Amino acid sequence: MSTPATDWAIDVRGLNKHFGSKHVVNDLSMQVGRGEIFGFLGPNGSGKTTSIRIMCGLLTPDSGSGTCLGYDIVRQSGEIKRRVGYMTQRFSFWDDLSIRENLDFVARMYGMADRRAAVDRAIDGLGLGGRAAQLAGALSGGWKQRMALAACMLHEPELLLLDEPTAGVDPGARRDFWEELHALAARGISVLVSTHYMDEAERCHKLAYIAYGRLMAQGTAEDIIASQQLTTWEVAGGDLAAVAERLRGRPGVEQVAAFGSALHVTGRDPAALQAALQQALAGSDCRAQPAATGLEDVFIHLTEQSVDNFGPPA
Ligand SMILES: Nc1ncnc2c1ncn2[C@@H]1O[C@H](COP(=O)(O)OP(=O)(O)OP(=O)(O)O)[C@@H](O)[C@H]1O
Repeated sequence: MSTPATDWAIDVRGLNKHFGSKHVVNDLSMQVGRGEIFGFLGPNGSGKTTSIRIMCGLLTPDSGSGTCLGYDIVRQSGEIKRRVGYMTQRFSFWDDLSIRENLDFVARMYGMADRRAAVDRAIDGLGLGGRAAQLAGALSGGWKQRMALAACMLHEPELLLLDEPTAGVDPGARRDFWEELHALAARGISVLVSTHYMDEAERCHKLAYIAYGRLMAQGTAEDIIASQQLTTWEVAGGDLAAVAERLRGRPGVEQVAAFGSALHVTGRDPAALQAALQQALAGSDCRAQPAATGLEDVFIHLTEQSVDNFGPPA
């Protein structure tokens, strides 16, 4: 059976999920285009994993509806599971088996018809050929992630759901992993990937930022930055710790964050922000200059805005 024709890999509306008194997914609507790499960001415990599990039919929402690859997320979870590759946060393998043996084990678990061909394809597709005989336990974190990705690709899914796939992996291996994701997207495979890394967020075609169960922003990085209408100044030189202390709490100053040897000072009211900077910097050696607002500035801002959304326990 072919996949229903739809432009969306994921199209969900008004999803809600409670665990006890916690409203973990709160009226979530989200669309992921076909062949798109869509980044899912937000603080720990904000509901990303739960949302991913609902979207692929592993968990039933309390309310809301939607489709994944054109199939209904509540009624057609079997169809979805056959077409989606899901890499969980805590994937595990047999350390004493080689990459090939591990992949063969996964293929056997899924009852795949032509296991050998599927394993060969996954190994070649992810450049694991030279290491296929290596024991999984001896692999570095980066190669383990790649093996996990190969395991997700065995049944040639149309959509990958990757839950923090590069957590704890060094920058070089993370970069290689992302090259792989872009190569897969170029072949038309859609990717929803959760991450806490800003450099990875910048590599996504689109992003959603979720905090305490609520979607705070969605779109391209540029859209998200523009939507918050923040003004940012960079303060450098002099006693930054003292200046930061003087800035915090002043009218117009919404956040003060250290970025290397400078401070980023951000707010929504440009005039009030400038006045606050003038007062706080008076008599100090620090200099302030306008700076571009970055994704990280926006995410810090969104997280602070969202705290009020945490409902009181029922
Ligand atoms: N099966 C469950 N039963 C009860 N509470 C749960 C369950 N699964 C998740 N939660 C709670 O729901 C909230 C959201 O968790 P979730 O794992 O979806 O967040 P997350 O954004 O993926 O977090 P992280 O970035 O830390 O992985 C957390 O408070 C978590 O403790």
